Amino acid sequence: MSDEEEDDVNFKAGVEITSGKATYTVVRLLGEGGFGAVYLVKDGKGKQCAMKVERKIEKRKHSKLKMEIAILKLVNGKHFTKIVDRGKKDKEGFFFLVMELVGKSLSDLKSERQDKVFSFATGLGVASQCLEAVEELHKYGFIHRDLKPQNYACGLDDKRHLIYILDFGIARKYLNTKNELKTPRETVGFKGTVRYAPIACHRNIEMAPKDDVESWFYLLIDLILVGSVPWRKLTDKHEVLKMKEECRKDKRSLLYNGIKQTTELNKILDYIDSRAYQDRLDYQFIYKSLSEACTAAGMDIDAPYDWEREKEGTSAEKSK
Ligand SMILES: Nc1ncnc2c1ncn2[C@@H]1O[C@H](COP(=O)(O)OP(=O)(O)OP(=O)(O)O)[C@@H](O)[C@H]1O
Repeated sequence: MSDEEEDDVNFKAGVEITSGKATYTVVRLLGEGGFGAVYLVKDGKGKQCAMKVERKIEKRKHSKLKMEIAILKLVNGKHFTKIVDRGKKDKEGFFFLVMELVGKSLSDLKSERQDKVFSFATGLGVASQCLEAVEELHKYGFIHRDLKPQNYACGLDDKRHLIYILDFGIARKYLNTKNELKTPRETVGFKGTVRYAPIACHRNIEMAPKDDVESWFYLLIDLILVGSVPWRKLTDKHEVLKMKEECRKDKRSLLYNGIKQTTELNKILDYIDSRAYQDRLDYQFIYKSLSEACTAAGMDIDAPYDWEREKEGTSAEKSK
């Protein structure tokens, strides 16, 4: 059994967790991560929320949940879930965070599509919101370091057009208390997910906002390219790095296989690659390029997303 498996917190439906504020009843498991699990819970009034639970382990240096709570307390933007409650259960040995419930992850929404990708306009519109969320995080002096479709979700009901950023477990402060850039460490261990990791992470170089934006670019490609990024089938970190580097040179076209409107995407990638650790980022340039790419393809970046249109289709069917 691995350490992670030993760390599991396993709640069955009906289990009650009481805080100073309320009692939450577990409805079902929503997802499991490396350090814990997320449950659908309801409070005494029947209001549904998400509860993230992390097993308390003395030997663990960094609690992912503590980082998550610190960030959600600090950042109040529309792309961030609101904290409902939080606490710890010393006797049972776990921490919990109760937060606003959101909908399916981008990864789940994508896998429900026939080609397993979003339409061009949805992909770019969603990616634009994903970047807004990261920009907000960067403003508060943090980098995320694990951007991927699993870590973004759409909202529920009237918030189905809104994208939320989730999971700040391996986020890191890149600004010091004087709001200056921290001095980069000489070497940094690999963190995050191989498919979306920026080149700096592969090379064990300290990451900065531009590296989140590089991961975001891979996420964008993953959202719109049938079959995902060209290194999707590689698992070896060195091979993935090599392919990411080659996609900057002679294999660049692999990044856009079948994508019609590539000029603006190319400009965005060139821009990201031109940024260094200490550089400020022009996010507006990226939003504008995404919008222009959609216009050039004869589409509207603000149009309802694929899953919103599907819902409209379903209700129209039902009303027939
Ligand atoms: N507020 C929420 N509302 C609904 N579902 C959520 C919420 N937060 C997380 N989830 C779901 O729970 C799953 C796990 O969430 P998350 O990635 O935050 O957990 P984690 O334990 O940190 O995962 P990992 O260790 O893999 O990064 C995700 O698939 C996500 O869709």
